[in-house]
Amino acid sequence: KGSTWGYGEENGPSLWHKDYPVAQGSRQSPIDIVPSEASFDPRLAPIQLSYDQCTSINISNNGHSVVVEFDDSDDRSVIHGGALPNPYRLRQFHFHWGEKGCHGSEHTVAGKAFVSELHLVHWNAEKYKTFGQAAQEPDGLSVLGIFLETGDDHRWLHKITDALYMVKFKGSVSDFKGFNPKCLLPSSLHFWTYPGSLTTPPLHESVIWIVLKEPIVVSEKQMGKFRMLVFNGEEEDLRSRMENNFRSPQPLKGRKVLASFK
Ligand SMILES: CCc1cc2c(cc1OS(N)(=O)=O)CC[C@@H]1[C@@H]2CC[C@]2(C)[C@@H](O)CC[C@@H]12
Ligand SMILES: [Zn+2]
Repeated sequence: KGSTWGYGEENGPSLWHKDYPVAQGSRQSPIDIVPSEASFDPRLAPIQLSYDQCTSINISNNGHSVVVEFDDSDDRSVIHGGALPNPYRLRQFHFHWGEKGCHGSEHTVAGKAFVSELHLVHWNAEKYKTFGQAAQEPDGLSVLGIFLETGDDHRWLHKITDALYMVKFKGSVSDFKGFNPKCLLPSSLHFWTYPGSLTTPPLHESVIWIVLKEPIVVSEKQMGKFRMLVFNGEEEDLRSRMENNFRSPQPLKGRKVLASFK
């Protein structure tokens, strides 16, 4: 049934515009980042992630991805720098990935896709009262995108992949305390930044995107654990493996991509 959006033939990204016309808007995400066309902006402040007191709460399967949520009742965990006007509060992170051996990132770099993409989601709590409200404002959200490529095991990712069996089905939630996503950062914080949108419905054009140039390395075995998740609820008889939960690059429509590095 087409009523709820998804990533399948009947309800996937090419059909989202029918229920969400902004899908064809002027600042949609993701995009293909072309490094040679990005302009170095020396005024961009370095990205700073103050996550030391961050408080993860739970891990859940929302039927589209696996999400780790944080206590965002104060300014303990914030991102600042880049083109952000003020610090933005960490709310959650989630992933997008493909099927075995294939690509699954949302952003691409000069046409190259990665196996997966991590999104660290932050909101402008200085200006807006709630996350839901911020998500509808042009400067409401900032998402830090980190590419994943395959190689050796990631030494900390197992903390997440070991918890995935507890959230196999849509609607499942499990405690997930004491996880600091700083352990998922690459060594360089060089980034590209541009104005964009949510990459899933309702596709609000409310995200200042910050995409790191350097990917982190995870093993194919670790990626395989994401693919044991399913899109469906436990009670549904149709089992569909959670994979290919990514939107493809959208038209730039005159937007400028800025680079923090030469
Ligand atoms: C930026 C991360 C994010 C936030 C949201 C979605 C999707 C998101 O992932 S993504 N890939 O970063 O764009 C889809 C559901 C959205 C939510 C933002 C807040 C809402 C718009 C709620 O108010 C109602 C539906 C929610
Ligand atoms: Zn995302």
